[in-house]
Amino acid sequence: MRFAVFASGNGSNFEAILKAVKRNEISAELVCLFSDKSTSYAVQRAKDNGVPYFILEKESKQTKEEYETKLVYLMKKEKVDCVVLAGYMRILGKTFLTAYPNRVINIHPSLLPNFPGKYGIKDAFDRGVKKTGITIHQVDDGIDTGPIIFQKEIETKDFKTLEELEEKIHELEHKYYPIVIEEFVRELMTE
Ligand SMILES: Nc1nc2c(c(=O)[nH]1)N[C@@H](CN(C=O)c1ccc(C(=O)N[C@@H](CCC(=O)O)C(=O)O)cc1)CN2
Ligand SMILES: NCC(=O)N[C@@H]1O[C@H](COP(=O)([O-])[O-])[C@@H](O)[C@H]1O
Repeated sequence: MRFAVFASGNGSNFEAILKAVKRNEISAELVCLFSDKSTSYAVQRAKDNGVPYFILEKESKQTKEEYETKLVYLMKKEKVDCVVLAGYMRILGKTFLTAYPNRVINIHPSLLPNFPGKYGIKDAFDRGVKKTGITIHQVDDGIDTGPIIFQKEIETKDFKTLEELEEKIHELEHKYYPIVIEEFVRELMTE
């Protein structure tokens, strides 16, 4: 089983996944990192760790279908079997999801369906909810609407600032995403 990680930003989840692969805690091959942003620090983390990486920046005149056709071609050329989104901030459309049906998972920093979108941690903090957490889900053609695979909740009373809450959320992500990825790839291998 061969998987790719997609990231647009800092890449701390990518690094946590890479460490789990190196410890043989994920029984699949990490083929590459993909980013839609050349400025993504996840790319630097891939370079620092000798992980192949690919970058496709979307051109302004390019349609989503044209962009994703190139992305699918690239992933299939690398023989990628499944995709792990880790802070990937582009909505995947039908072109990509048709090529990878039920083979894409995502991590989101809130207890979906609460606080979907790009700012799950801040939105929960600003609302003053008593509980928040993380969600790992299958990716479908909606936004943060795919079947939930895993959730872990925390009480927000222990975190006085947004920064403290963000740190705790990321700690949970780094702990649990590799575990769920292992379960995901093992299940695919039984298909
Ligand atoms: N088809 C899907 N693609 C993606 C999903 C998903 O659930 N279904 N999850 C996202 C990650 N994500 C939350 O977990 C998320 C990322 C970005 C946005 C967003 O609104 N982004 C853009 C729009 C970009 C675009 O049109 O492609 C924005 O900056 O406005 C919402 C949720 C990954 N992909
Ligand atoms: N809606 C998607 C979303 O908000 N994803 C979130 O982006 C962050 C990426 O951090 P990282 O680049 O350090 O892994 C993570 O907290 C992830 O849950």
